[in-house]
Amino acid sequence: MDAFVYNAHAARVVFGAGSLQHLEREIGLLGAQRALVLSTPGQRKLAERVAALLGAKAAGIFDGAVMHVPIEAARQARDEARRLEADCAVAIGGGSTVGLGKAIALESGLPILAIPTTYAGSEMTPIYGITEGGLKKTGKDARVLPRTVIYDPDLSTGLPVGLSVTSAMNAMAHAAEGLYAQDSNPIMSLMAEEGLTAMSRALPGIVRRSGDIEARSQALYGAWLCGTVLGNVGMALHHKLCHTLGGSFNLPHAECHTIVLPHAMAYNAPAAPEAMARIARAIGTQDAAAGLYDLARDNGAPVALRDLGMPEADLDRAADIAVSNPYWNPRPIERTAIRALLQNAWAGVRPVTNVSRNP
Ligand SMILES: NC(=O)C1=CN([C@@H]2O[C@H](COP(=O)(O)OP(=O)(O)OC[C@H]3O[C@@H](n4cnc5c(N)ncnc54)[C@H](OP(=O)(O)O)[C@@H]3O)[C@@H](O)[C@H]2O)C=CC1
Ligand SMILES: O=C(O)/C=C\C(=O)CC(=O)O
Repeated sequence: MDAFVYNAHAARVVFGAGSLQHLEREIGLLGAQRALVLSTPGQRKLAERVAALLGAKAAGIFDGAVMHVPIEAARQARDEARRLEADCAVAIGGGSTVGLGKAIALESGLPILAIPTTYAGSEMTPIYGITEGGLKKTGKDARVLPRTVIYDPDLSTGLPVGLSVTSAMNAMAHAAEGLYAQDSNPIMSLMAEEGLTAMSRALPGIVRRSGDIEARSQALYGAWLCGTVLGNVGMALHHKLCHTLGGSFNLPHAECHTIVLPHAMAYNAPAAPEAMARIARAIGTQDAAAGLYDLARDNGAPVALRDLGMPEADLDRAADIAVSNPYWNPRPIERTAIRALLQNAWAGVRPVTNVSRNP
């Protein structure tokens, strides 16, 4: 076994259908008296439900969370937290809302209690992202890691099926890249495999019936594991490509992850055969790249960047950006091969590698 460093991030997890009922207890355990509840405008009703559960411990609601945390939204939320003398932020929603909580915590150190309703996994990471002047900057800071996470599958039954599938693929991307991370360790690899399995099993159930609580529970469990992997080990080419497509071409986050993941795996397969075998085993397929593509397609997700409205003419510029300041990657980053990868992802070609055969 190779030597490794394992650095556990402490977060309290309360998991299970109906676990939102424990919110008041959990706020009490954080020692908070005045919680600012955060949401997007679309999830305002959920935020009101949370505030009602908190009663006198709800200082107010800020429903201005926006994808990729624009600095203006972060400033407004920070001002509101100060004005209301909040001593805690409760973020209910997806990665955008948790990200807003992180922007507050980064400045003030306020503890975050996160109640995720998508599978993006931000609640399990010390990673923050803030967008200013059209550029998204990310960083790591222990202050932004939520102290408590309530995973209540009842709250994700309203997540539209299409978004559920792409959000799950976003989570699976964290686990897949975690399996070949430079700083991987056996514990994170176990979590990654288990997260991939949970997600691949959950998706058909959610697609069959959005309100299937067992499938929703499996998916949230998968999101927890995959998010933990993201928070603990480094990401590589796939995340760089998605940050390029989202940041510079304004393509939607989870859909980008869904479309690019099989192609990034095909690119890295020759350099990371063991990781590919583990991915293939976890999702019950013979070939990691093709299996991830099939999982997305068979559950109704988009598989071509052109279907997101990306012009083919932008592929050259995307390749240029993706190869500049690359993240560490198991296979060297070659511009010609990255351009070909993007072409395949744009057209929606099904990748087959034949190097990740599941033994
Ligand atoms: N820092 C980190 O570690 C990570 C950060 N991220 C960041 O998080 C963002 C992506 O997260 P993601 O969760 O995909 O995006 P959002 O939080 O924007 O949510 C995606 C979509 O899901 C909808 N939604 C969320 N909850 C519900 C619900 N209960 N019922 C119905 N619809 C719901 C939202 O609708 P509505 O808009 O109406 O709320 C929105 O349309 C990106 O900015 C990404 O960079 C992602 C992963 C990790
Ligand atoms: O961009 C961020 O906010 C930080 C990380 C991620 O978004 C991870 C991802 O690409 O899903």
